[in-house]
Amino acid sequence: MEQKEMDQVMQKASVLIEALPYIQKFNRKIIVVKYGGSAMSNEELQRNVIKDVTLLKLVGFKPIIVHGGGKAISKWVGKVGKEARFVNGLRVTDEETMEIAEMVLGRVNKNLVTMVEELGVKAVGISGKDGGLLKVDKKYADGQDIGFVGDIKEVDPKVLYDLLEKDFLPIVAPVGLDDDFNTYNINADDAACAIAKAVGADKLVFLTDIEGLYKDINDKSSFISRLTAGQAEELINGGIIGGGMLPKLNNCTSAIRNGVNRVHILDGRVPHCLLLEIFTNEGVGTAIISDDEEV
Ligand SMILES: Nc1ncnc2c1ncn2[C@@H]1O[C@H](COP(=O)(O)OP(=O)(O)O)[C@@H](O)[C@H]1O
Ligand SMILES: CC(=O)N[C@@H](CCC(=O)OP(=O)(O)O)C(=O)O
Repeated sequence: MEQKEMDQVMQKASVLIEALPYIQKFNRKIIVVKYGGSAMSNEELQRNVIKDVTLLKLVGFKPIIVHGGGKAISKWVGKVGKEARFVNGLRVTDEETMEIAEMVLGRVNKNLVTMVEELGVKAVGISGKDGGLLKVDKKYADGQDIGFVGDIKEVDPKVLYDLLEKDFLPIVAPVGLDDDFNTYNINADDAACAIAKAVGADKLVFLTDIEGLYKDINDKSSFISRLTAGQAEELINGGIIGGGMLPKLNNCTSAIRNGVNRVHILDGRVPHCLLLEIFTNEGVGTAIISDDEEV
């Protein structure tokens, strides 16, 4: 074998060896992956993400995917001549919008299931309605009525435990029911966080369309690779964080305060960012850690 080929083989072997302690550490551990609509822009991107999650499953982790689809919902809302409206990052959801959102999320869900199945792993796509997974109350945004938007009040994780026990990969769409069995639209970050807390996930990973958290989004040098839940709260209270990052960061701190060991915000557009974060020493993106850990 030539030296160049030998080096390549050694490089491949060292990647696998570096992964070994992480494979051991997370064996049988639950990892909730929130896959945001912003990082679903094309099929190749989706296939890469699905490959990573499937690999996690095959090496012994227990991943659960909670997906969004905000961009696709807005596209279809536009097609019926409506304008998509948001208050504090939450979609104003009238009856017709709810109908569209449930249909679109159902399609996104089954597309992801198909991609996992194509890789030879058994996936089951559900929404928060199935098995009573997500029970909601109506949510208001700053006192405003925003329609059928759900505030998760209860999670019954039994259906997820049953699926994991039978070795299925659960894929969850963010739709739930209230006490009167009305259908509600749930922000997918909220759904992922509530599920991660309820199943005692070891990790919660948000795959989005930005490298991670910036102190100042207009200043690339202000990237934050690691911060405690307390520091995240300071940033939130300081009014620096905007857009869809606000509910995400609120959910990150809530997850850490409620028993999830690590929360990561990663750029889902970067191929295999999930594997890099979990299996390499460097890590990528932003990690939110508990207050008693060192930054
Ligand atoms: N301080 C910040 N750091 C990083 N992103 C931010 C910040 N403030 C606002 N954002 C915005 O948050 C967006 C991610 O949230 P969102 O669009 O809801 O993604 P997803 O669909 O993945 O949930 C980023 O694209 C970015 O424009
Ligand atoms: C209430 C609310 O805002 N629901 C979201 C649900 C989908 C979602 O959260 O998708 P992303 O993760 O891609 O943003 C919506 O209708 O857009």
